[in-house]
Amino acid sequence: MNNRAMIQLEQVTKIFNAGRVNEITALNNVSLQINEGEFVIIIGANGSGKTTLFNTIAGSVIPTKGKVFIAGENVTFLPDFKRSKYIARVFQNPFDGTAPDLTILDNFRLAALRTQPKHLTIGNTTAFKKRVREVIARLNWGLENKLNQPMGTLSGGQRQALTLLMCIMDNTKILLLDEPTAALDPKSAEIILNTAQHLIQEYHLTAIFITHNLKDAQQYGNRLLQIHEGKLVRDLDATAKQKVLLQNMYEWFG
Ligand SMILES: Nc1ncnc2c1ncn2[C@@H]1O[C@H](COP(=O)(O)OP(=O)(O)OP(=O)(O)O)[C@@H](O)[C@H]1O
Repeated sequence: MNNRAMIQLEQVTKIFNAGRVNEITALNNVSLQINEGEFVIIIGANGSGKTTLFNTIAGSVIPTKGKVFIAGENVTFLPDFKRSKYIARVFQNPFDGTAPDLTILDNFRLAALRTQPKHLTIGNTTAFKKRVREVIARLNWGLENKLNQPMGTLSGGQRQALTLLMCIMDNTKILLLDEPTAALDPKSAEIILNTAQHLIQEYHLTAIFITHNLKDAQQYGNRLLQIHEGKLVRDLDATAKQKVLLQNMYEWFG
């Protein structure tokens, strides 16, 4: 791991419904640096600001105050589609990341073209198909032999795993995992998180994983953050994280 900052937040505040009775400060003066290759776990109670933090990094939420940098570039006011060359995201709902009527192969084609000019013919070659087969084969689910099957015929776990694998088709630098296994059975969840861990190491991705599962928070990643009422209240490096017991984490929730 090196010390090149991939994500930087400088005193970021996000206030929703400013000036109204339902005003809420979702992020409160958050400063954070995440370096290239880090795999950061974020925990925090419901409504503490985790998803708003993701949205701020991804560009679907623009901060009320403060600055956001990605790979050294000030992206504070850059809309999400202009940051997508850096960022891939896996959401909680397994059906959010894929097109059900398209085949597995066509979904991978779309993913590979996400940040490319639309006239490119990438994805039509034998080499591309071979790569997709190899990438999918790592799941050991036999899906590499079903490339022409519509995505909508697969289970939620299978679709979520493929969504994750599609993230690495277009040189993504940052992987945002927003409770990607919350809707899945334990075995599928384990396969997806282990796959994520391998991809992060192999492709030297910078990753953030939001989870309510404290066992996963303990098991995965090399840094642990806790958000409480819009503030970063804990930031543990790999060594400190390894020493944390599940019981400690439960107690942090008060
Ligand atoms: N678009 C929005 N408009 C108004 N309020 C919002 C909006 N998005 C989030 N909030 C509020 O900001 C606060 C933080 O929400 P956020 O979704 O970031 O929390 P979270 O930690 O991800 O919660 P959960 O664990 O339940 O997903 C909450 O009070 C939420 O209601």
